[in-house]
Amino acid sequence: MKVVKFGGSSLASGEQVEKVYNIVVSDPKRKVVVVSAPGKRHGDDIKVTDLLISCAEGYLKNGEAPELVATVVERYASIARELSLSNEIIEKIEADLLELLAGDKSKPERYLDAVKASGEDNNAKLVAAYFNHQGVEAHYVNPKDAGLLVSNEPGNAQVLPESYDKLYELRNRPGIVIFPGFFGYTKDGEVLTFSRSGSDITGSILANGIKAELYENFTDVDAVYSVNPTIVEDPKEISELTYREMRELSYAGFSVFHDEALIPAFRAGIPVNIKNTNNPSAPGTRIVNERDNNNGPVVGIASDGGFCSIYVSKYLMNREIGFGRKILQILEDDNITYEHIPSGIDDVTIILRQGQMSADVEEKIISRIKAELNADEVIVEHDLALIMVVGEGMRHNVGTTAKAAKSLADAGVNIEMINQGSSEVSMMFGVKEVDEKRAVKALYEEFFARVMV
Ligand SMILES: Nc1ncnc2c1ncn2[C@@H]1O[C@H](COP(=O)(O)OP(=O)(O)O)[C@@H](O)[C@H]1O
Ligand SMILES: N[C@@H](CC(=O)OP(=O)(O)O)C(=O)O
Repeated sequence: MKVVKFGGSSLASGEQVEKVYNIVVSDPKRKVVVVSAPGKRHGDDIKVTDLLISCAEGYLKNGEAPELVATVVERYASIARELSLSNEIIEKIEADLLELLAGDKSKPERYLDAVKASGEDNNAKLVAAYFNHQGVEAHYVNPKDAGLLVSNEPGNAQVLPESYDKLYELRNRPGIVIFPGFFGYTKDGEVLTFSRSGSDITGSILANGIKAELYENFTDVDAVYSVNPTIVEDPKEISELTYREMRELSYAGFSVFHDEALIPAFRAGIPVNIKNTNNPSAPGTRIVNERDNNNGPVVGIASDGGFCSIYVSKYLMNREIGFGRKILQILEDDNITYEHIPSGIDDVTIILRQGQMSADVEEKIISRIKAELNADEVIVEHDLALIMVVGEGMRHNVGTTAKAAKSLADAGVNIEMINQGSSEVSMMFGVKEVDEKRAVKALYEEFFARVMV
């Protein structure tokens, strides 16, 4: 049995839903189909999830958002028209959405999650209706009914391990299971979503739950490329990646697959195949436990902006017991997570996502580090980008760091910091955000373009 997930771009229009149908029925092993909400039909379109967020915000602020509601309903209606489905299902979607929007707003974060989740929920109902219309037995299955339980973290929920045994029973459902991605239910029965792009996570959870032989993730590109295709034109496709490589790359900016989506599949040893809905015969990228390391040390280069660093120096820091713990406690007190901590004898740098720290919080943290740790110097640097060079082969190759550093120097990019992951599968370079694209292009040129000629 296989679990197949289709992203928002694969379900953005009636034409796309038809492709999804053809892909699913072409392989009888495709038992569980996870769907996202309708995504972008073209570059400047708006995803249904984003429209729903605006709807919820409108209701929270003004008690209504009639134009936005109409736009959401029209997205489903246009798909239904293209597929010659009756208007009954659209009337039901509209009535349910209006009821949801009029619901309890006393906990805005939870209200927002319930509204966001309706994007996938209604799309799963619509897709199931189309399969039935085509004469194929398919059933919409609600995550509560299937036993998909999540932690109590609005907008950032995680699956509860006890879900898996119950999810196994999905194997015995009749026909094809059409399952909405992106959300689950708390033990109290509330709808909460995963983080954005979280339908990938649902697919992986279900693959683990039903012990699928394969988790196919259909999107709008032929493969995972060795670098973001919006930065480098026509980059090299990756045919095979390890779970670890993909997780590092996803977390560092390869938005094609959610970084948290690898864990459930990895734990059950289920391979993941990323494929293109618009070109399903292309082999795509396989994510597996082990691969042959015969393609050079580096498999991919990812990047992401929006980071800052807190540099702390203090003479004889190395002798002070508990220094690191105390700094991290100060961050923890403000609920701040960090990404990396490169350190030296007398100094340490903490790299974090700058969006988590308002100007007030930043000021408070700096003065606490100065006062409570008696630091000689505390400097915060903003607008950094992190570039992650990833490859299992780096462990066995000498000189990869030197090559990377030289290519950045040749491109005139100043390296703010370097951190080699302790797993030796990744190497991180911190650069100024303005240099991000130039740096990625230089590294791509060094590790891919040159070896290909
Ligand atoms: N390294 C990469 N390889 C492939 N696609 C990438 C990469 N980095 C970023 N992307 C982007 O990810 C997009 C697919 O992800 P997403 O928009 O979330 O799709 P979906 O709608 O299927 O969930 C691609 O269109 C591409 O622009
Ligand atoms: N629709 C949700 C969840 C999701 O996974 O979407 P997509 O498959 O289009 O990335 C979002 O936009 O976050």
